[in-house]
Amino acid sequence: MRLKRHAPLIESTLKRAAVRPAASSLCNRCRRYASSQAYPEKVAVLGGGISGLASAYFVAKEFPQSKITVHEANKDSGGWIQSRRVEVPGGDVLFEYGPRTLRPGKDALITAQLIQELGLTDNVIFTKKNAPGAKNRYIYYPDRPQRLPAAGDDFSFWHLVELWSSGLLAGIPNVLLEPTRACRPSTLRDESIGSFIERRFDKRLANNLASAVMHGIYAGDVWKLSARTLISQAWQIEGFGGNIYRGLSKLLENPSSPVRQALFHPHDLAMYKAIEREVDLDETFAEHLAGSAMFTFENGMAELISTLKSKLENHGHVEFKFGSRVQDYKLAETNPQEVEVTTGSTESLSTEKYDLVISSLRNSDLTPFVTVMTVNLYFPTPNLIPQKGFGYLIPQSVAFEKNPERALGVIFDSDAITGQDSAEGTKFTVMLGGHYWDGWEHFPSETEGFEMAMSLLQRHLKIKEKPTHYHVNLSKDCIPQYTVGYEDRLQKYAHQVADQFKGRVRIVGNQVGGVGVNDCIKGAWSMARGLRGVAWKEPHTGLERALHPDVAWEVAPASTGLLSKRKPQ
Ligand SMILES: C=Cc1c2[nH]c(c1C)Cc1[nH]c(c(CCC(=O)O)c1C)Cc1[nH]c(c(C)c1CCC(=O)O)Cc1[nH]c(c(C)c1C=C)C2
Repeated sequence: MRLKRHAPLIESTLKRAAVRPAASSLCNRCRRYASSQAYPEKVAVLGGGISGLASAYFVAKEFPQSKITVHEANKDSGGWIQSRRVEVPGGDVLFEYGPRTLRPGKDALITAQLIQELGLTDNVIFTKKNAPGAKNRYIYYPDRPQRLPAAGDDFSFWHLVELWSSGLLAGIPNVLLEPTRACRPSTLRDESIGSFIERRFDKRLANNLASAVMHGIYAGDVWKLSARTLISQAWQIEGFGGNIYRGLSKLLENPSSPVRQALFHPHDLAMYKAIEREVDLDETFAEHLAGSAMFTFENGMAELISTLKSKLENHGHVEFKFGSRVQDYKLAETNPQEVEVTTGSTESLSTEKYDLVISSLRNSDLTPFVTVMTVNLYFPTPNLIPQKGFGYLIPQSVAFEKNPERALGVIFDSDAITGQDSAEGTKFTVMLGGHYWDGWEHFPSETEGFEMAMSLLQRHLKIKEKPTHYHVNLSKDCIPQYTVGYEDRLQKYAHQVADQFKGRVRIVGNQVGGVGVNDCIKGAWSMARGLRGVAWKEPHTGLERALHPDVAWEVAPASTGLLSKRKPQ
């Protein structure tokens, strides 16, 4: 494990990338291609959200001489990441319209490395694991927020009794019967998370606890989201042991390691090993990450976007084209080594040729999407509610009359993240819609959204005060839904891209490697790594993991150890 040094800036890392051993050892291979290009001269990145920006950054590190063009349909980059500072009496507050925090752990290591390389570590703010905003998480059931037990909690016996009598935990005793349940049929390729939990444990656990969690991550329906993809560990462990209990026992009895074991797709295992080799975090930063439950930036998540964008702008070989909507891309008929990208509107289309295209654009055949409305509210009274915590999620089992607004959850922003606001009042975000709005053509207006959020807060938290500031944001089709059958659809898509583009198009984004910001950044890194040296000419797609959906998973330590508190030996 290496934990050392200060953040190198992009300029120096780009120089390092040009001379590092991995690249120079590829020179022998380059010679075989002496008559052809050793790097893609022109690269297009389609989409200027976090996946597109991170792709441009990592590709620029791999190929410092390539000319990279980022095509973005909107006027600016960032996609769903939007942070706004709002003046309020006594100071200001930060409103996040999309993702607001990052979670440390092995999936955050590339993000952490990126933050360090961008020189942003001093701007990171952490929510410590033992802070109320991290520890106190609530689920609304059946008519009030119920606090869930957390590690290292002073949870009283009476609190447990109260939680039990609320009915939220109904079905938990049936977890003990799991080993007696029948093995899943070998023909079952996938099922919904709800059906998996019902089959192994109890339907009530799916409707109460699991549906709340799925609201908080995917704003999605527990009865539609894929168990095989989204709770892949549980799905694989069941397959590994015949039932979950036996699968876990087999993992625990593995004598090769004293640390917690997990199952990994071989492709992911290779990737985490590469991350362990290549990530080199500053010791203090790594320690802060290890002690925190979540982290973000003083000026919100948009700070990551703006810094990344300006580093790319200063790079010299990266150009942004805003208002450049991609209409089509295809291999050039005259030269199948090039991809023609057509952008613009029907009145004025323009076509450019590229050696390589990185696409973060959506493919509606792969996943459906849900629409989420976020209502950010600021009340001048500090500590407006007695509960302190991250916020609460609302499961699908809550009766309609308790949640007629079809809200998914409420975030107590002022507790969850401290250090972004100079004003001392209370900030909440109410999240509405998600899968409840599937198939809707018209969504609530801003006024309706605000009124829905306020009536919810009055009913759920007894808030009578009016907010002095609020913002309603409708993110149409913002979160892809990895629904049942996703792996098979992804495999088909991987083959299509390979056949159609012969390696000249690589796919990144929230539809292919996870919906979180960490997932998007890690996916961009992994894609760029897959181009290394002359591999950019191979007939790859960036979707290689999907080509072998039925491969056996491997047992390995659950964490990389890069964020452990141990000092280097
Ligand atoms: C705009 C709404 C979003 C909802 N989920 C996501 C967004 C952007 C994406 C997301 N949220 C979480 C994860 C888990 C892994 C991670 O990267 O942290 C993902 C992929 C967990 C999470 N859920 C909520 C928050 C504040 C977080 C932390 C990450 C983040 O800031 O998004 C609360 C929450 N998110 C959604 C709802 C309905 C909700 C309710 C309280 C949907």
